[in-house]
Amino acid sequence: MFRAIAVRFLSKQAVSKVPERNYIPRRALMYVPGDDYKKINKAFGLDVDCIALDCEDGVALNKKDARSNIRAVLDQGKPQKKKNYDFGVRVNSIESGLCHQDLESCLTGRNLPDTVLFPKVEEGDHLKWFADEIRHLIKNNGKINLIIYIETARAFINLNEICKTAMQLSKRFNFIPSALVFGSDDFCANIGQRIHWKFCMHGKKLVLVAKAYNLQAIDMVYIEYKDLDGLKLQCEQGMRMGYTGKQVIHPGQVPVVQEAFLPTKYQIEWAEGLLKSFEEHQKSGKGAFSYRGSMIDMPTMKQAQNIMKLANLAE
Ligand SMILES: CC(=O)SCCNC(=O)CCNC(=O)[C@H](O)C(C)(C)COP(=O)(O)OP(=O)(O)OC[C@H]1O[C@@H](n2cnc3c(N)ncnc32)[C@H](O)[C@@H]1OP(=O)(O)O
Ligand SMILES: O=CC(=O)O
Ligand SMILES: [Mg+2]
Repeated sequence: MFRAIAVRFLSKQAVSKVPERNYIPRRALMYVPGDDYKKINKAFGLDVDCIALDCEDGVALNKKDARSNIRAVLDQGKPQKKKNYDFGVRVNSIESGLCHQDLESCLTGRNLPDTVLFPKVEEGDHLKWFADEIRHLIKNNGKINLIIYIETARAFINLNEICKTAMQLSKRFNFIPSALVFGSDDFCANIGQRIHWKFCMHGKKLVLVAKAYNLQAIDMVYIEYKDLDGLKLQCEQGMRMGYTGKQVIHPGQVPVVQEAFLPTKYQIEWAEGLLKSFEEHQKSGKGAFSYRGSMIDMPTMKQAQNIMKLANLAE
């Protein structure tokens, strides 16, 4: 009897799941230097899933008062656009010594950003520091999404611990872990490399861990911003790895990335047909069947559902 209760208790523990979260599309995550009003206004006119006003590397060291501009923009209220979008602020890293001032400026005004983008996270303790900061700064039960940057060798070594800590802290503090970003430029600097975009092993690891925690995975910046063919190719490679979006730095990159992270017309037509066929076969009692020459069963049906979910979300 006691054993049966213990087994039931343990199995309940074992099946405790990572929470499902509201999916906020972030196909293109667009950086806008926070000290540049002209670029900020331009960004609000673009059809882009996510705008990130930057305090960090897009801003010169002698312009770090960008945080005051950003506060002024936040105080005016999130500019409305035809389609909703994610409005974020990328603060400086803890190591820079500027992060506290950035958070204080951006999280204590009339309006919160939707999301804080937190660079150069290297260990779970960085998130504990962050949680403690926002506990003091955010009032009135406000909540923000958190995007975590993985961009150093140490961060890759500690990746699981970072995500686990984020999940645990988010139960008690006012943030929702939303995504991991692969900061490949900083990663190159950290490991003493020149820019090179074939970091498949690291990129894949990031996707794998992100998915294990129901987080989005956002791919590297393509700094050759005039080369749109190269950008498209890199988007396709990232998407095939499981990335859900990509960082962008220039308005010209936005349509390419927004489009690339959508299912194609062919994929949608395939998925719609498959789902219909799956339902019919389920009714007639067949778990596995043939569809356009392939064996289909539950996992393929789930893949088709993923395609349709993405297609519907981005409409
Ligand atoms: C590794 C990382 O951390 S990446 C993130 C940090 N880096 C950044 O944020 C860089 C952001 N991007 C930029 O600063 C610029 O795009 C640059 C420096 C790459 C090129 O700048 P420019 O030579 O001015 O680009 P260009 O002249 O082609 O710009 C065309 C228009 O787009 C605007 N624009 C360019 N970049 C951006 C941007 N990121 N956001 C909004 N508008 C922009 C320009 O202001 C210009 O507007 P206009 O036509 O109304 O005059
Ligand atoms: O922050 C982004 C990067 O590539 O570094
Ligand atoms: Mg970086």
